Amino acid sequence: MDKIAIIVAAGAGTRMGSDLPKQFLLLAGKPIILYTIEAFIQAVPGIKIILVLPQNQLAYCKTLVQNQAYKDQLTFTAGGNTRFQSVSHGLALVPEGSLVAVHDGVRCLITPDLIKRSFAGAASKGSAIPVVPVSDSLRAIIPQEEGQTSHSIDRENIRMVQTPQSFKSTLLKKAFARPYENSFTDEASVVEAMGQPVYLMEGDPKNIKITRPFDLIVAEAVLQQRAQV
Ligand SMILES: Nc1ccn([C@@H]2O[C@H](COP(=O)(O)OP(=O)(O)OP(=O)(O)O)[C@@H](O)[C@H]2O)c(=O)n1
Ligand SMILES: C[C@](O)(CO)[C@H](O)COP(=O)(O)O
Repeated sequence: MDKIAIIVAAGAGTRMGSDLPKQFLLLAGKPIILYTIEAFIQAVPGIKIILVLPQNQLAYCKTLVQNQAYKDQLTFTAGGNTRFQSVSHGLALVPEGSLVAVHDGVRCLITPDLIKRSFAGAASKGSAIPVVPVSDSLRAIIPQEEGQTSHSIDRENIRMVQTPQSFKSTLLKKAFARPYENSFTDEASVVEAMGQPVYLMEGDPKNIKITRPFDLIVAEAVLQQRAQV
């Protein structure tokens, strides 16, 4: 089965608060989105990548990759107002009968190893969703008429969900034919909404999503550590 990646990078980056969308900010001198693209290029020789970008950044992103040897492996399309819409736009370009990995453009510390395991999981199980355990204690908040109460939650059975989330394309296309619901935070939630269970696999604690300025500091430190190995 052909392997295709949809890298969604059409968000506004509100929580980062930078003028330039966070997917284009520099990490150790290189735009975040290039780290993400290059991990997929390294993981799967010849992979086709669909890059979903803000309409007004398409031209800029093309200039970032114009001198890269892999530029012909990239297809560009504009995103939508929600992550669900952005994935839908990418999925429209995915051929039937392929394996598709959907990845956040801002999870730039993704490793080729995780990408390969993700495609392998989807090939054998139909889906592969990387998860990691929770380190902190957890509490559920119960709103009251006045104020709130809370109670602790057993973290043993809780996992944090990452990307890439990989699927057989027939399954993911069928799931994304559904109308949008607010509970759709990722591909797994969309697939589950049509009654199809998803297969979990081990993620990578370093595969963080660059969301706020602090995450840039962490990512720089991880890159420095990798450069020393
Ligand atoms: N309409 C959207 C929203 C998000 N994304 C992408 O989905 C990934 C995860 O989203 P998030 O980190 O929340 O990015 P933003 O939506 O950009 O951030 P914020 O919520 O702070 O505005 C990012 O790579 C982002 O670019 C997208 O392609 N299209
Ligand atoms: C897809 C995701 O990265 C999985 O953890 C996450 O749900 C994206 O959430 P966001 O609110 O769009 O950042």
